[in-house]
Amino acid sequence: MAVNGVEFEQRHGKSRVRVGRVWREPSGRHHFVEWNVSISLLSDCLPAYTRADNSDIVATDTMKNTVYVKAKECRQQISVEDFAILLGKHFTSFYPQVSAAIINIIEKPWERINIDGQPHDHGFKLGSEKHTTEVVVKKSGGLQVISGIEGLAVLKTTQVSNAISKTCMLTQASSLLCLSGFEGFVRDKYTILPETRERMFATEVTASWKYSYETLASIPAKQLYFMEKYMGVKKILIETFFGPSKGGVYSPSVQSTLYDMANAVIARVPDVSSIQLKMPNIHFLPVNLSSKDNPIVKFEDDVFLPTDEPHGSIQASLSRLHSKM
Ligand SMILES: O=c1[nH]c(=O)c2[nH]c(=O)[nH]c2[nH]1
Repeated sequence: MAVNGVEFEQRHGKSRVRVGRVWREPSGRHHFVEWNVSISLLSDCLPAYTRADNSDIVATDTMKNTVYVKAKECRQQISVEDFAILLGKHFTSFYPQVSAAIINIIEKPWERINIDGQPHDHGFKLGSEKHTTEVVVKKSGGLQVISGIEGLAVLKTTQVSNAISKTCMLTQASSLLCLSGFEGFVRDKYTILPETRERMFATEVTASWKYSYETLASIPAKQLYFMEKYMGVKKILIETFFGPSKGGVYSPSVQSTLYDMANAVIARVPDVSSIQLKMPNIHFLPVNLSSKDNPIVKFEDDVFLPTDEPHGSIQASLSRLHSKM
């Protein structure tokens, strides 16, 4: 909007509101979530900026309190996406001046603990990757739901067996039989990286995918629907990365594996309209140690120097054609 001859945009909200919620079943089984909620409201409160008039401001402290009230009101376990939708619906319907709410939530990976192979009734341990969501709710009932995974660290050692290794050397279609490599890239006067058909493949996947639902009315009513979807997408990403437990799957590059992972989600989850993957190439460097006349450690695809930086950064997104992005 133009204000006094300049373009003006604003939003305000509360970030990092932390809440834990437990649900107790009569059977004695408990469910627990821990969320870190950020709220951003698009609202008609121009006078607060231009005339020091706060009469239309929803206080960010009130937004924080609302998170706890709404968590309390959820009598049944709810997915992080549905909680974000519920908050968005509240802010856009309760306050006339609020036209849209953007809710971001990160769920901490508390996982039920197993004791002697049995799931514990009320014991949890912290896992690794986090479940994230970003939901936009408009006063009109318009909606956008994005789910994601942060910090899914995966690695395959991709050591090929002797038999396969031999075939790799001998046949034209060799790369199909090896497990991870990187060959055929641009070589110029700055290049020293050797071509390889056998290397470590380590990455930390950040994924976010958008659902095709565009209105509040079209959201499936099934309890924990988005939780099931999240578990399903994570399974597809992991299985596509690793391949079968015996033999695995060949990776000719991070790019190619990333594409296969994203494509598998689009192919197998009909209500996902687009997906973005970020997969840093976390390098494990070959270790060779030698003095002038004493080779102490000769690298034979066995001893590596793990590194954090620098790392390759590779990302891509895939969207269904004809879906509204
Ligand atoms: O899978 C890879 N993709 C690259 O783009 C790249 N660049 C590089 O140095 N190593 C790799 N590996």
